[in-house]
Amino acid sequence: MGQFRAADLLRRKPVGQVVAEGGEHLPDEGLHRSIGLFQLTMLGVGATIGTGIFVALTTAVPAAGPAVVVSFVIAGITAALTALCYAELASTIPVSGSSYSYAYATLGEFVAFLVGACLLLEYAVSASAIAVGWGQYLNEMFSDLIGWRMPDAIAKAPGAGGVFNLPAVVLVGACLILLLRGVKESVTVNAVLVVLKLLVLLFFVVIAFSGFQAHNLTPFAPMGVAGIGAAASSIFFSYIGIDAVSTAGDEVKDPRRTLPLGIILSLLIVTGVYILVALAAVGAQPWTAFAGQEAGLAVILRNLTGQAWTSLILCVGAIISIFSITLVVMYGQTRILYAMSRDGLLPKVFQRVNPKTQSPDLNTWIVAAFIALLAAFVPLDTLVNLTSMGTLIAFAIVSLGVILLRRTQPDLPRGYRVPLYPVVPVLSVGFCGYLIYGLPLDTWILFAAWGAAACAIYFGYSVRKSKLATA
Ligand SMILES: NC(=[NH2+])NCCC[C@H](N)C(=O)O
Repeated sequence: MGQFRAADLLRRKPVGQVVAEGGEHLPDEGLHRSIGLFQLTMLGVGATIGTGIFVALTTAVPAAGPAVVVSFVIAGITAALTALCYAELASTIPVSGSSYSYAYATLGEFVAFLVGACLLLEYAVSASAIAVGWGQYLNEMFSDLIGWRMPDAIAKAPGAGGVFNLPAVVLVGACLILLLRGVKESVTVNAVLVVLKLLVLLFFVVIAFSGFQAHNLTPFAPMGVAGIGAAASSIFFSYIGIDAVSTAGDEVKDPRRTLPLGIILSLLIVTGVYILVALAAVGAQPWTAFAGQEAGLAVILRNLTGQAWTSLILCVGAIISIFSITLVVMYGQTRILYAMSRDGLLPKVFQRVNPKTQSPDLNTWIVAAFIALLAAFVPLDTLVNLTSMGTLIAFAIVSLGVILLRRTQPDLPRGYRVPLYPVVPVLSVGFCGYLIYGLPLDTWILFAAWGAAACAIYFGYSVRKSKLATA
């Protein structure tokens, strides 16, 4: 243990040790390298397309107008740049644990801990946001099926005109039960769901394009460049998840080649689909019609066709596929906390595993309770923006990590190197900064409070209990 020294903040975990520990995060994970490029791409697309594209237009189009299509391109470029940086680190340090492990190996323990705190936004808080979006489509489905919808009081958070968001909590509870039973989404189930998601979005694109009216695209950018930037910041949420590809490091065949390819392929598919959806949507109704539209894509279809079944198909597809992403993201969160606890930075409760189901029970309960509380009482926009904030900071740190590792350990074998070094990591940091700048003030304030709480835990607990301190 010993005394606290400032140098402790910079202590790094040797890359070799990080890699060697890979695969022992949870007892049920072996080192079976069985995932190939196709499955990996499915994993990336599956972890990325969630609530985002189904709800983002409601706030993004009023901010940017039809130029929201440009915002999607900007957010997509940011995701691509950061994903390339991720790919280099993933191919150098091919382990689970994601940016937390990378930061531990490159920027030292303190930054790694802060990245862990950002990941809590990227996973837990995003799971809350996803659950809230799910509830919107559930309610829309009720409306299509039986002409009834839940009253706002039990379907919305206080800041959004309700009291308590029941559907979101029900979803989190269902995922909790599955996770406690040790259910993990299988690779096959994921692949089926990805196809379902893509089909549903394609269905939207085809019908919405049939009602395309060119005059809806004018004025193209009524809110100017600032509006396009602000919309890009809030849209970024929908691109989060591609880094999930790099968290599968342990189980991928030929990871140094497959990881970067999987990231890039997933991104191309996701960006293409998003831009098509956005273009079809802004062509189908005037940009002023988007504000406040809940379960927006379903409503657009019903308004356009006058047929409830079109909306119903979209709702059912969204409900099934968003259910699964909640499970995946909650699972990811428990695994990150597990890794931080194993390193001694968080209390041991996070690694206690139920011998029967092999799942970290208490960890899962804590995660689910946290996610359910946020989902019940915090409005969707706040959750979405806070998620983007945390993720963008973590991504910027990963990009810096690429530069740092090239300098400190130039000879480490790298299966993949970002092209045009150092342009790509520098641009990546720049784009992240631009999107962070576009987030609203209240998000900044919440994030500052979050950071302060993380520092309190680090200095009050982790700095003394760290494995690197006690080793
Ligand atoms: N860590 C994650 N994979 N979070 C999920 C992010 C949300 C996802 N991009 C969506 O549109 O709903």
